[in-house]
Amino acid sequence: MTAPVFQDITGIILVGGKSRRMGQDKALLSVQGKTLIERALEPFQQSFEQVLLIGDRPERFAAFRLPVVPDLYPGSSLGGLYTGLYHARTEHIFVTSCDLPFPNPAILRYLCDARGRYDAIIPCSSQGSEPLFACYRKSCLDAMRDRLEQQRFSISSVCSSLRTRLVPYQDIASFDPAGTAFLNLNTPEDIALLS
Ligand SMILES: Nc1nc2c(ncn2[C@@H]2O[C@H](COP(=O)(O)OP(=O)(O)OP(=O)(O)O)[C@@H](O)[C@H]2O)c(=O)[nH]1
Repeated sequence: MTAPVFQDITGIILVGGKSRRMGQDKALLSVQGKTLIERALEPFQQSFEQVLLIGDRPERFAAFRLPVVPDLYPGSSLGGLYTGLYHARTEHIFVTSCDLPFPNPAILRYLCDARGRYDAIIPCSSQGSEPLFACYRKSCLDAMRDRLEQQRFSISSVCSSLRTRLVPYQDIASFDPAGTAFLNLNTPEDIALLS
């Protein structure tokens, strides 16, 4: 196996949440023969030396032999992101939500290469900014904790107060000819559209 590309970035996969709209655990949902967690792990394990899963019920992921870390602030994806950033031993993390069926390795690498001195590097899709497929630096921690303490859970809002680079979709569109990089699955209807 070749060495991971980014030794100095930790991969963070959010596996918490309630999957209420889907009606079953999204992380373990099978899409085209592979579960969503397996789909996320593929580009992550090729890119990052350490990968952390952030969420509850670690027994769900026993087979993967990876650290599963409970939320320090339960109940929001911001809380999961904060937890991953807090526990990472590297200055940067790259986060994905586990409900992207086609996490795009070329876009992931483009965003990691762009990290420079920014606090956050967040891509845009046709739907707007995509803070759950993005790169963050430890320098975000204080602002994120403040927001969590105030029960304000918008990741985009906290990032607007930080040195955030928003990457326009046109800069990464050539990596995404099928237009599926930011597709995320929330309902059984979303799954039906894939088959
Ligand atoms: N660690 C952690 N991850 C979360 C939490 N809430 C959501 N996520 C993750 O964030 C991503 C987007 O989640 P959403 O689709 O907004 O929420 P969800 O709870 O998964 O689904 P719904 O119950 O249908 O809203 C998914 O990868 C979830 O696993 C949380 O409280 N903690």
